[in-house]
Amino acid sequence: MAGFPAMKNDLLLRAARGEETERAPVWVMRQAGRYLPEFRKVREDHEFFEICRTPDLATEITVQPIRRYTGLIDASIIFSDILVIPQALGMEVQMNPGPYFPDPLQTPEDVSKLRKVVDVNKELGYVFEAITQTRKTLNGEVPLIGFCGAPWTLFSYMVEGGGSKTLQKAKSWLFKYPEESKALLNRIADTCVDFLVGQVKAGAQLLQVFDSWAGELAPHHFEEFSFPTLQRISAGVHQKLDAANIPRVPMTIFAKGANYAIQLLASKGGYDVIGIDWCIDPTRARQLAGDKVALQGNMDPNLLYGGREAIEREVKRMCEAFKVGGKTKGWIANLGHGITPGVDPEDLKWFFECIHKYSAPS
Ligand SMILES: Cc1c2[nH]c(c1CCC(=O)O)Cc1[nH]c(c(CCC(=O)O)c1C)Cc1[nH]c(c(CCC(=O)O)c1C)Cc1[nH]c(c(C)c1CCC(=O)O)C2
Repeated sequence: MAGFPAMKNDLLLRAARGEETERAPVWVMRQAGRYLPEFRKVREDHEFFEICRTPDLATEITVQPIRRYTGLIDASIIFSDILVIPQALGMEVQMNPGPYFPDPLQTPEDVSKLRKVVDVNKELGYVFEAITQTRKTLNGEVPLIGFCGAPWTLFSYMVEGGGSKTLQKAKSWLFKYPEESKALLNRIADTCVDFLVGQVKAGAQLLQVFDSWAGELAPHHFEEFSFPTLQRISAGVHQKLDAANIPRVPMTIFAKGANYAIQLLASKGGYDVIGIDWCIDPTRARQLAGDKVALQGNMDPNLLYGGREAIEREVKRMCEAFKVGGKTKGWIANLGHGITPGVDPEDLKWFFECIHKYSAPS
């Protein structure tokens, strides 16, 4: 988009379009987070959502890993949270230390407490400001990723009132009130569309949708309740960008645990990149996904606790497994889920170095 510094590194965008690259671009989910001492320092003085809502702080935290790993990391992701959408819908969300909703949705009648129409510029304009400011601060070093939570995952938090091991309440809704559940899922999806389009207008260069709880659903329930909303999001974003004459950006779907749905997502989801977790072999994921989409992933995040030797060995293996005919093509290297707070930042550096080494043509 006009007005931003020229890109010096577009590996991520080329890989997302399925192209062959000189090596795999690499970034990690939750890369701006508690494993970094510079992040913990900022957190000492500021609440989590305060950081999200303050463009200066969100920008600072977003660029921390880019500064620390200059030349090794190929993408930034805006510092925010998937739970800003429930907030925009009118729900209170606290982080203490995990997500907590003091007043969750207990029955379909409670849906009437939510905002009917969400003006994303009014409710989430702070994210757009943070994106524009970050894009300028990055100065073209790496592309900036925007994101949102998927409707099923957000619905789960809104009904459960926080994290849950069983998702008993959220699933009770699906089975007891299927029509009301679908109506709410669609409402969330419509807000996701406006939110993602706003992020592109603000400067986001790739969009990722996180369906972190997809793996909790039986495949046919994913097809019934989650998948249609994921299609609604990709189609809605494309349609609105086209209508506004704004170039499309690549879109990634990360449906954690839903490796059963790779074929469906690749053939009918409307996304350019499928994120996969570590519970599927990359070769198998390629077979299922075909050659129309790129893949992102998929190292077990706990590998980063395994020491240098294990990291090198496993990265080498992963790089080989993702190659297509001996070439690195249509692959964005990443973990299979977010990095965790206890990782030594130097071990993550080694992970990046190994990706550089082993994903280059041999
Ligand atoms: C499910 C989910 C959430 N948030 C998110 C997801 C989807 C990805 C996933 O499955 O992990 C997405 C998310 N959350 C955060 C980002 C920032 C960008 C990035 O660096 O990836 C992103 C992309 C920051 C965050 N979001 C949160 C933190 C830690 C909070 C802190 O600083 O105290 C960060 C850095 C808090 C958060 N936010 C959420 C939970 C469950 C928690 C608590 C658990 C935890 O602490 O890891 C909801």
